[in-house]
Amino acid sequence: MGIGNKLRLSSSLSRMLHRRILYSSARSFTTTEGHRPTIVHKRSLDILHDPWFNKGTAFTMTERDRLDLRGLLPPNVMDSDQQITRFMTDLKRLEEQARDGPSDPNALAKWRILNRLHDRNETMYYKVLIANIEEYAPIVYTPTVGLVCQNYSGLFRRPRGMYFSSEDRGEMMSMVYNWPAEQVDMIVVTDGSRILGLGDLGIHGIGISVGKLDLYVAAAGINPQRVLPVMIDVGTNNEKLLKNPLYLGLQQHRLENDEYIEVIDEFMEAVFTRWPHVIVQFEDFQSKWAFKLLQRYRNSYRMFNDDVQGTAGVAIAGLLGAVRAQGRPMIDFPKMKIVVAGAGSAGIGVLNAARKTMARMLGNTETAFDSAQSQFWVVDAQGLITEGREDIDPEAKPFARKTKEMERQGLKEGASLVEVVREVKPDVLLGLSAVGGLFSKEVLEAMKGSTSTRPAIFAMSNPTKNAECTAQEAFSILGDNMIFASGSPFKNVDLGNGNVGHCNQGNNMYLFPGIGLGILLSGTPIVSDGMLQAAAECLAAYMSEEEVLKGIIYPPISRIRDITKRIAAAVIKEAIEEELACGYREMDARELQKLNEDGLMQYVENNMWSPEYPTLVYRDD
Ligand SMILES: NC(=O)C1=CN([C@@H]2O[C@H](COP(=O)(O)OP(=O)(O)OC[C@H]3O[C@@H](n4cnc5c(N)ncnc54)[C@H](O)[C@@H]3O)[C@@H](O)[C@H]2O)C=CC1
Ligand SMILES: CC(=O)C(=O)O
Ligand SMILES: [Mg+2]
Repeated sequence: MGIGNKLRLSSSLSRMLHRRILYSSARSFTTTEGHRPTIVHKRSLDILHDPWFNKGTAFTMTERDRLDLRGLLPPNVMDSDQQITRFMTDLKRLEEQARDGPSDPNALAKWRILNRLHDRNETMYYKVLIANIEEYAPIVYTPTVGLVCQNYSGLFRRPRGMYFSSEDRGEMMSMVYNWPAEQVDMIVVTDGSRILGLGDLGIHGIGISVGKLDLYVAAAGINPQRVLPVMIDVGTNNEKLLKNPLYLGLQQHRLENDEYIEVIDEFMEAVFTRWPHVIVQFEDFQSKWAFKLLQRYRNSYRMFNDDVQGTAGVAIAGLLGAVRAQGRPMIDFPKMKIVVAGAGSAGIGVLNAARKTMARMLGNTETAFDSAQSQFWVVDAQGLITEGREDIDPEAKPFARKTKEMERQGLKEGASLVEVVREVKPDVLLGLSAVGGLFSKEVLEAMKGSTSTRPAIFAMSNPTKNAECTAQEAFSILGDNMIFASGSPFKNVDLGNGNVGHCNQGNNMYLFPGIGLGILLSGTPIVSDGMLQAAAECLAAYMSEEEVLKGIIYPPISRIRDITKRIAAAVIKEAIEEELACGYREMDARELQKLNEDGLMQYVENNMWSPEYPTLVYRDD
């Protein structure tokens, strides 16, 4: 049978043969005819996913433009020798122990296996993830995702998501069309400047966008075909990366000031032009930009900052849980004395939200606001923040303690954390400092002086090695009459007296999927404080009296899909009350308003994607 007959027999076989002919002839051309090009009938992701034609990071810029690849690869073009060095470095690394990483020595190997499944079969990947979320959230998310980002130049195989770099200025509006999906619901974007507590990881920070979106799919049922991880590469100030010839990103220092803002503005305009209903979650931007960008965009785009706003809600829910765990009503929250270590995007986000919550409970007057303010003592890298501090960060200024008042308390500007804990005797010690071990033995001993009947330790920094203390350290010093929460998971602690110290995971993963889903399904054009508050209250109310009295202030991760559904419903309800709900698809604003609580829950559930194989039919149009 001739080739012609075969082509008529099967079109897919025909394409395969055609490709094989091109491939083999391309091989002989390179040996006999120098640089004659290979003709390909593919573009964009199709070419990157084709092992015969894919060159990965070796596609030149002109090829990237010709083949609609711009934005689908990290910006640093590499030659094949560099690619092989990168590959071999990674291969050799397998022989090393993952020091300082997650407690599971096989975590990175598990991540690779899951990642390969993700590349091969998304439905199966999410089925595995959802069914085993407790076991694999620590692999696709914190703590392992931190290790993944740190090792990304070796782990990078098939690109996932989009890369916009400062070299793409003026091009982004057209580049967004290189992404194959007609509809995108959720973007998680980072500039890599503060990845978890690991600092500036440059372009390798894309791992965090991928990990957060995995949770959007697994927890919130966002369709995986409609999520888009994004990395905005404006350079890096990480000297190691700047010197590393295998680094995948732009090897230049970070853009600053207007130049930086222009890049982010252009990105926002581009994605909202192509996908006007998309939601953009800002993730792991260094504080100085986190706040500025939030203020810049929050009233004109559907966006929120997870580290500032998501973390705040999770902390509030946990703090209210800590009040209830003392057998007190939530309304006693404004009496809590709280020491916060860390005044960055996360710490300040929590402080603002906690102050607002207290003020509301006290009647929402100006006096209530002032009185709420005096419940916090904030310690950063320079110690206790007081009004005596020179060059005080404007975000931290409202929480600076009055010098005279502090003198009366035996404290002064810059006092150490242990001094503050000793003098204040707080109910809660909350860490968002990114400093592993900051809650030293001395600090935890000082917490023994807490005037609370049940003190609480929130060691919220990520990943595990950056936690302010371990669960074991906290329980061994403070005993079992204590509430413990951490950003990355710890195992419950056997206290040796028949009791178990319960470890809660205080992580914004409990909130952002529900916030995103609620925004999507309500159709609100902006994300209001009221919606975030509703999400936090919903999480706080999720725990039963019996659970909180046992010290369980956050639900197990295995219930995350159920929690997320409720949070989404709470967000939609608030959007309706604020007259911001515009509806989603066939559910218009008026129909939404008719739904009661059960109807809302049903609506949310009906719109959550589940990993089931659809029946596929081929059409050539
Ligand atoms: N559990 C969760 O859901 C979340 C946890 N985080 C974690 O919070 C940490 C901080 O994040 P950002 O606020 O964005 O970082 P950031 O870098 O903006 O802020 C860190 C803050 O800690 C302070 N600090 C540094 N050394 C200190 C010391 N020795 N004592 C007291 N304070 C000290 C710094 O002065 C700064 O105010 C990271 O580890 C991150 O992973 C962030 C968001 C959510
Ligand atoms: C959990 C998270 O968003 C962070 O550590 O930055
Ligand atoms: Mg974050």
